[in-house]
Amino acid sequence: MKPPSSPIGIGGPGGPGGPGGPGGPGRNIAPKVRPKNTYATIKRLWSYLGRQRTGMLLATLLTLLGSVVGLVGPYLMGKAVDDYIIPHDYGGLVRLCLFMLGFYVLGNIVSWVQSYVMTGVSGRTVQELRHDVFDRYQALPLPFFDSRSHGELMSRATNDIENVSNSLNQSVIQMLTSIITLIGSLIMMLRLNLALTGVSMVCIPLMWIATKKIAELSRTNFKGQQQALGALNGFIEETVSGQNTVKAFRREAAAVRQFQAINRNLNQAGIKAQIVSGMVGPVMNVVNNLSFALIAAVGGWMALHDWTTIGVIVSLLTYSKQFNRPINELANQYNMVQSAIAGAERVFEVLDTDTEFEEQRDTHILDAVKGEVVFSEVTFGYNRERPILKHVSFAAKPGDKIALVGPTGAGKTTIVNLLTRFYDIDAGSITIDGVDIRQVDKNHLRGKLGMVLQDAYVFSGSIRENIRYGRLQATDEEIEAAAKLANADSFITKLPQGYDTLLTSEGSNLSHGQRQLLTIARTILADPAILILDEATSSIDTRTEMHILDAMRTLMKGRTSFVIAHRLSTIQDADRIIFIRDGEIAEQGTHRQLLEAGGLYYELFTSQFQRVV
Ligand SMILES: Nc1ncnc2c1ncn2[C@@H]1O[C@H](COP(=O)(O)OP(=O)(O)OP(=O)(O)O)[C@@H](O)[C@H]1O
Repeated sequence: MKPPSSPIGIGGPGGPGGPGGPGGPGRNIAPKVRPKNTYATIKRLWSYLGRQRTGMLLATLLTLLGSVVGLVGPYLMGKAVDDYIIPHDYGGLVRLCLFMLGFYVLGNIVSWVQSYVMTGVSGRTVQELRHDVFDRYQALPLPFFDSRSHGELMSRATNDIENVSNSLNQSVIQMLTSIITLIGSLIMMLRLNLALTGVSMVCIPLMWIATKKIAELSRTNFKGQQQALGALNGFIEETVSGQNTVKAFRREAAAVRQFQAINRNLNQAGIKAQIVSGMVGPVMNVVNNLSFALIAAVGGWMALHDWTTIGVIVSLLTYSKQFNRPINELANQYNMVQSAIAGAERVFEVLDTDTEFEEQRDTHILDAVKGEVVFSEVTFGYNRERPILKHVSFAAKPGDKIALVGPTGAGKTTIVNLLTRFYDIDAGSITIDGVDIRQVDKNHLRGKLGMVLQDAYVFSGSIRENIRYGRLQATDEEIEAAAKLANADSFITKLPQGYDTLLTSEGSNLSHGQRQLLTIARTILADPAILILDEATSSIDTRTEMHILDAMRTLMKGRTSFVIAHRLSTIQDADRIIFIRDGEIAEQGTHRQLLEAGGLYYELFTSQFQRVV
């Protein structure tokens, strides 16, 4: 059986995953990707921001105030020239300067408060977004995880959201400020001098075209950068979790080489994105200076003809800078927003994928489960074109022990994957107590099933918490009773902190056998009606193995059990042994019947028996 791809709340620790890897078939759940639509993405992001109405309103008001303060400055400057400098009124000039100073201080205080408010708004927004993504990860079916690297999924929940956060934090208010300043400056300029305002507008089409072109290019590059980052995270995650294998096969150097290539890729993608987005500033500067020079030249010529005053030119030059700066900033912000949109698109892609629990038809609830399980004519393939199970039929009476045997890759794990509805069948039916499981709510169904997997998964937390995972309401006494039944109590009580011993998520401070005993205790606590057991094949010492087998026997008492058996010595008492080969039932019967038949089971049994002898 394969290790679980991700923990899913069933009696046992998680569900069996399987191979797949990037580009895997991901059959039932091709992510429903909406067509890329920037407007729709912004609207959706905006709807998240909209949940923080009070904060947004306050930030907007403060922005308005800050921008107005900024707009008055240049007007006062022109006044200083015309009313005080040219007429040599130094007393008036000092008073005006002090007034201007107060005004600028006020402006800065307002902008500080505004950024404080906005940080809170964007922080809470991103927190909600992160929550939604994690929530969705819990609800997505296994095929979704089959086709993506875990690092890449982590990247979406962290880096991409971080990107959105940064942009929200800086861009939203900045853009608002820019728009207000833009409109305000234009009004002030028009009031001061119509002709000179016209001159300052000459360069705007140039700015518009340059901004648009650069933004388009940088958006593609930002997306490339985020994809490269996802790939890098995926590789790190894989290499760190597979360190044993990397070391055992002395692949450290190869891993480093491969990492270098991915790292280089990310670096190049990052440089490309930065170079393109960095072009905005210099291009805008050139255009800005051009417009500045034009106003100075035309304004100077007009002043010589007494058509305007020096003060008006000073004000207009400052306003034109103020007018161009927001255009410039809007261009920069637009770039940032592109990066946020690229991140948001990747996040929304996850949020738009159908979960396991969206279908309305599977609402049936199983009452007290007796445990009659019937597979009839079940056909299934992870990829529809390549069926793995073909017309599989068998029945288990309540309390039966069913052993699934057969060569590796035959489809044993797939059978239990279908029973748990990690995947849904293509044809035929599976019933529990006569009810088709496709009509049963998945969560409810999994609550009736318990799994003990070969790859016993433990979470970071205490031993007690790990056992309680089987039933969250269980008392400490119930936990200890379950541990006793699972033969785990004796090793737990020998640990210095006993049940409070902290485990790491990989459970590396426990032996494999001990971890397995813990998961058995967890499943005993969950008290499922139907059991799925994957027998350990790894070399657990004989004493621990005896403990495990004994605990499993306790667990199976009175429950319908499916045992994926690797060593035939442990399943001779099974009510039925099903031999799977190439996704079909090759033989089924009791141990005695199959030995008498002298077929595949007989061959496998004698070969194992001879090896033992
Ligand atoms: N998630 C998956 N996506 C695509 N193919 C898969 C997936 N899981 C299993 N398979 C394929 O399905 C086939 C049956 O696999 P399965 O895990 O059921 O075999 P098994 O009998 O349990 O083998 P083993 O004894 O080695 O655990 C194999 O060919 C395998 O490659």
